[in-house]
Amino acid sequence: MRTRMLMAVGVSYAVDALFLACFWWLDRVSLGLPLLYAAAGLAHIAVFAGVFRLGWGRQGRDPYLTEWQMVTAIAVQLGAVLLAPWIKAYFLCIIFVVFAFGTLSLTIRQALLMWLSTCAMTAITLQYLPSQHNAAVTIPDNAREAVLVGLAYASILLRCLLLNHYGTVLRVRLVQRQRKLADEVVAVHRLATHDLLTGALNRHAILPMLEEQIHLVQRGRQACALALIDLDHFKRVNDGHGHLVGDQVLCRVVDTMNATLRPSDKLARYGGEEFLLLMPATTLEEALVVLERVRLAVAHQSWQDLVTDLPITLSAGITHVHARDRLDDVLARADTSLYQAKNEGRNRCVCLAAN
Ligand SMILES: Nc1nc2c(ncn2[C@@H]2O[C@H](COP(=O)(O)OP(=O)(O)OP(=O)(O)O)[C@@H](O)[C@H]2O)c(=O)[nH]1
Repeated sequence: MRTRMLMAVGVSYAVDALFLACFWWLDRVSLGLPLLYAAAGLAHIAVFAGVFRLGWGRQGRDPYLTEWQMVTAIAVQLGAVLLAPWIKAYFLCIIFVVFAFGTLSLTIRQALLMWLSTCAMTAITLQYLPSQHNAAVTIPDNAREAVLVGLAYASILLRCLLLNHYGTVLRVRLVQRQRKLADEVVAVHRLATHDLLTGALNRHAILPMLEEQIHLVQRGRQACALALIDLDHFKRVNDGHGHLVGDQVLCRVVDTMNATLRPSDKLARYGGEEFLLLMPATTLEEALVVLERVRLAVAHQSWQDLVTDLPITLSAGITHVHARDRLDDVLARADTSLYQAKNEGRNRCVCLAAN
């Protein structure tokens, strides 16, 4: 960003040097002026490139001129006014360009300070000109007109500054709105894909993931296993301790399961107290090991602060994705094995391979 800004400054100096060269061609200025102007431009770029490289100044922030760059550029223009007062309007106009570019990143206080100092520097510079050149824009007939022209110049500069400041305020507001919007998009996306109570993924989020895994298995890329997990006799928790405790149990179950899973495993709340665990790159045998670990972690979790009289356990039906499977086939198989786990006495994992 800074490099591009310095290049823009360089181009601006080059354009002005070219115009001055035309003035030289018309015999209005000596050859020294365009050369000196170009040298000033080169020095500006070299010095500020060095300053930014050393990490001084507002590096990494907006790509606008820094205060010191503005002061330097304005000083160069006022120097040129002194050297070629008969075309001073040209250099004074360039100050507007410097303002337009520089004040975008200044606070209103800094900008007003810059305006005041520029007006003062301009007034002082004009004082040093031969009398027929010492007005800002036109040759005045008398001192009152000189003051009037000076004030007019200052007011144009001020309006330019305020306009820029307004642009800056709008830009900052726009950036803030964009950030807020981006945060809201993230929040809405989370709401759409996660279960509000437990923070696990929801059914709408997990099913497309499962579809994707089925495609990968069909292309022979990797294995994939999944499990339907259901809390045992959860109704008793609700009936005995109320829904609030039931909710807390659900949250802790999810935290406990997540703590034992790999980041690549995806856990979703599939229904009330039913969860779907997707395990990419996992075979049926490996999935059984994972689910046993999950089951034991939940069973051995400390529940004393929530439920003292009931064990909190889970049953899991595990299966793997087969190349011939459609979504419903895998889910039906996981459901069948979960049903079997429940029938065999709960607090267990049952595997069911595809035929
Ligand atoms: N606290 C709470 N309970 C829920 C939530 N969603 C579902 N439930 C309860 O989960 C219980 C599920 O009961 P059942 O389907 O009979 O199953 P179960 O009691 O776990 O028995 P098995 O699954 O056969 O072991 C019901 O009491 C539901 O009200 C929830 O978000 N919060």
